[in-house]
Amino acid sequence: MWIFWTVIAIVGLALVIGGAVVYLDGRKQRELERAQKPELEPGQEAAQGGPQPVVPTEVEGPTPDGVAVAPEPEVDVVDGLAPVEESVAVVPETTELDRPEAPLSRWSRLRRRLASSNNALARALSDLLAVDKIDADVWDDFETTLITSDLGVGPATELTDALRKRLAVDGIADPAKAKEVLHEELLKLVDPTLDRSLNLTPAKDGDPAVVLVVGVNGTGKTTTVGKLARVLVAEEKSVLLGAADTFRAAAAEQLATWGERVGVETVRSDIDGADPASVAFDAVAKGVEDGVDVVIVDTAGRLHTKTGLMDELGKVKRVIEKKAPVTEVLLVLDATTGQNGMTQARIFAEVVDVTGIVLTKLDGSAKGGIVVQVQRELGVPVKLVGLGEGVDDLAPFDADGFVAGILGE
Ligand SMILES: Nc1nc2c(ncn2[C@@H]2O[C@H](COP(=O)(O)OP(=O)(O)OP(=O)(O)O)[C@@H](O)[C@H]2O)c(=O)[nH]1
Repeated sequence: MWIFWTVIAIVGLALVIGGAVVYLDGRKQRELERAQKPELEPGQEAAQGGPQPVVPTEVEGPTPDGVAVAPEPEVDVVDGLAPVEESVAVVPETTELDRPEAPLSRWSRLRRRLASSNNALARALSDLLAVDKIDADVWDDFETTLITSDLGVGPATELTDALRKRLAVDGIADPAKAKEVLHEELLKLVDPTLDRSLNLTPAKDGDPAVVLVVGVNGTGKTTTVGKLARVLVAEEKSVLLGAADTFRAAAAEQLATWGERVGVETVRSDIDGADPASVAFDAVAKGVEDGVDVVIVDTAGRLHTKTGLMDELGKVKRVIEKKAPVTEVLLVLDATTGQNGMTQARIFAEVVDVTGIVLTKLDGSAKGGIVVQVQRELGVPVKLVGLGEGVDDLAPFDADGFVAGILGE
C-alpha cells in the first residue's frame, strides 16, 4: 500500500515542477519578444489597433519664436523668381496691442510742431510789414525768403506779386489783415482742391488695395510704412506688410516690429538679399488669400543707376500685379534734403507712376515750401506728412492746416 502512495506523491510533484517550468519559460519568452520589438510610428500603432494618436497636419499659428511658416503658395513662379516659400509671415503677438491715435486728431497736434520749425514765412511777413516804406528791395528780400524755404522760384515770384498787388490795391497796412492775405495766396499755391485721399479701392471685389512705397534710402520709407499701417488700423482696416526692402537686413526686422505693435502681420524673407519682387509677390498673395483690406509694400531705394532702379521697381510692380493691381504708389521724400530731394523725386517719377507724395521730417525743416514745388513739378499731390519720429507722427495732409502751421497761426 505504501508503495502505491509513494508513486502518487512522486507523480504529483513531477506535475507541479513541470507546470512551473512551462510558466516561467513562457514569461521569459514574452519579455524577450517585447525587448526586441521596435518603437512604433504614431500611425502604425493606430493601424495595429492601438490608441489613435493626435498628429498635427500643418503648422498653425506662431512657432515659439513668433514665426509661422507661410502657407504653400500657388504654383505661380514668375519672371524666374526664387521659389516663393522663401518668405515667412511674422505673426504678431495678440496681447498688449497699441491703439493708434485717430488720424483726425493728429493734425492739430502736429500743426504746432510745423509752426515751430517753419516760421520763416511768418517772420518774412512781419519783417515786410515792420518797415516804414515797402520798396523794391524789401519785396526782393521777401521773395528770397520764399525761395530759401524751398517754395521754388516760380511759385515764390507768383506769391510775391500777388501779395504786392493785393496789399497795394486794398491799401492793407494792418499786419493781421496782411497775414490773412498771405494765407489765402499761399493756400492757392498749395491747392486745397487736389484729391489727397489714398486710393484704397481694390480693382476687383475681394482683392486687397496695394500700396507700394518707394524712395531713396534714409528718407523714412520703412518708418512711413509702419506709421501708415497705424493710420489704417486706426481706421479699422485690416493690413498686411511686405518687407521688400531686402537690401538692408534690419529693415525687415524694423518693419515687423512696427507691425507687431498694432497687430499686423509682416511677410518677409529670412534670406539676406532675397529677391524683393519675390517677397512683394508673397505678401500680396497672402493678402489675397487672407482677404485683408490693404497690403503695404516697403522697397529698397539704394540704387545707383536709373536703369537699375527702373529694372527693380518695374519688376516689383509687374510681379505684384500678377496677383492684384497696385492702387497707390507713394514716393517718400525727406523735406530736409531740399533740392536734392527734388532731383530724386524727378528720377522716381520717371521710373514709376507715382500717385502720391509723403513728405517726411517736416518737423526738422524750415523748408515747408517744398510741398508746393514738388506738387507743381510732378503733378502729384502730397498726401501724407511726417512730423516726427513718434509712432503716430504721420498725418494725412491738410492744405489749410499746413498753411496755418507754416505761418505760425
Ligand atoms: N524727425 C523725423 N524723423 C523721421 C521722420 N520719418 C522718419 N524719420 C527718421 O528717419 C530715419 C530713417 O528712417 P527709415 O524709415 O529707416 O528710412 P528708410 O527710407 O526706410 O531707409 P532704408 O531702410 O535705409 O532705405 C529714422 O531714424 C526715422 O526715425 C519724420 O517725419 N521726422
